[in-house]
Order: sequence, then structure tokens, then C-alpha cells
Amino acid sequence: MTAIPLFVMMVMMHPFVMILDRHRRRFHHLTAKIWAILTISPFYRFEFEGIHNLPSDDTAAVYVSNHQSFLDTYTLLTLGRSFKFISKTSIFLIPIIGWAMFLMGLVPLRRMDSKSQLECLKRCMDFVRKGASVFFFPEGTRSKDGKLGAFKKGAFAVAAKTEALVVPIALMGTGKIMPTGMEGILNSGSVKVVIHKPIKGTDAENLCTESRNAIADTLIRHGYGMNCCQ
Ligand SMILES: CCCCCCCCCCCCCCCC(=O)OC[C@@H](O)COP(=O)(O)O
Repeated sequence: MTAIPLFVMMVMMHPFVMILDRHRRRFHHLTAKIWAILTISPFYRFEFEGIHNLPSDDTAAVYVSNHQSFLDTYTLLTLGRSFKFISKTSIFLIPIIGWAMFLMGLVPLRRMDSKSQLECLKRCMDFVRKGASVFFFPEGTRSKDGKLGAFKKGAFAVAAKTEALVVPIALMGTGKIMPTGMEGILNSGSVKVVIHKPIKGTDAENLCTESRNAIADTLIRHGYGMNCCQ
């Protein structure tokens, strides 16, 4: 159980983090990276392709990826980038993990609540304008069959308004290891993450289509299907 000592360290360092690195909070993301590596390494191999496409950590960007499993966030945390996940509020209620998410500055979202959606997008634009990055799962929920679903436009509206880079990422294999609805089991398997070239633009529709097509191409190349054509 590595989370408790790491969380205590986060709490002790938090005042310094808020004084010295209020928006990106890189110390907390480094702690989360260590926690994620220690938590998943005993269970599955994970590899990254296209690491050279990752903007530097001091470049504000909007990261987007497909969503297959809770293991997606663990795997992405190992990248050590200080991007702020947009997360459904219920995950913030998990002891230690949720508290750490709060200290990291992750963004809560009540998915069915339009006021919360607006508040979430405002917070994301504020983060990006202050040099921090954000991470969206534009499908809004985990895929039940590994196939790519329709993308919501929120992430791309943030990028279009702030003219921040969009970094499309394709995740493969997490849904096989921990399928949606079967969080109690861990099947054997491995994970591959493909980081695509960043995209820039001021048209949210185009940013959405280009990002989804990049991710879809990779999923199709690796034998995953599509649930719908956006
Ligand atoms: C103390 C050690 C450090 C701990 C660091 C913890 C960091 C945890 C980061 C968690 C980020 C969670 C992002 C979740 C995004 C989200 O909310 O996606 C929705 C799906 O998932 C679940 O929805 P559904 O598939 O509809 O059930």
C-alpha cells in the first residue's frame, strides 16, 4: 500500500507547492507518477510510441484520448506530465486517491449538469492560460467493448479558445486487462500507448475531427473497431 506514505508527503509539501508552483503542481504529479508505476508495474507491461510528439511540460496543451478502463489513468500518469484530468465527481470521493486528486488540482465534473460542464470548461481555459495542461476523455465514459465512441466537443472548445495544442493519444489493451464493469479482476495482457503529433487551430469542430481520426486510425491498425463515425 504505497498510497498512504506518498499522500502524507503530498500533504506536507502542499504549502510549498501552492507558493512555488500553484498551477502546474509538478511535485504532486511526480508523486502520482511514482504511485502509478509502483501500482501497475507488477501486473502488466506498458509501452509508449511517439514520446517525441509530447510537448515539453512547460507548454500548456489539451490532451485527449480514448477511454477503455480505469487503468487508462494509471498508465497515463506514468508519463509524468502535469496535466489535469477532468474527472467525474464520484472519483474525488475515494479516500486518499480523491484527496490526492484535489491536491493535484484535477478538475471535477458532474457529467449530466450543464452548469458543472460550463464551470469545468472555464477552469480548464484558466489552467491553460496560466501555463498548465488539461486531460480529457472526450467519449465521457469508458468504452464497453474497446470500440471508439463519439467525441464530446468540450476539450476542443478549450483548445480553440486558448489556441493551445491538442495532443491526441490512443490507448490499447487496458480494456482487456480490466474491462468496464469487471473492476475486481485483472486479466493478463499488455498496454500500448501511441502519442500522436500535436494539432493546433481555432476551429473546435476541425480539432475534434482531426484528433478523433488520428486515434481511430491507430485503433483500427491495431484491430479495434469503431462504434460510430463522427
Ligand atoms: C497518493 C498517491 C497519488 C495518487 C494520485 C491519484 C491520481 C488519480 C487520477 C485519477 C484521474 C481520474 C480521471 C477519470 C476520468 C473520468 O471521470 O472518466 C470517467 C470514467 O473513468 C468512469 O466513468 P464510467 O465509465 O461512465 O463509469
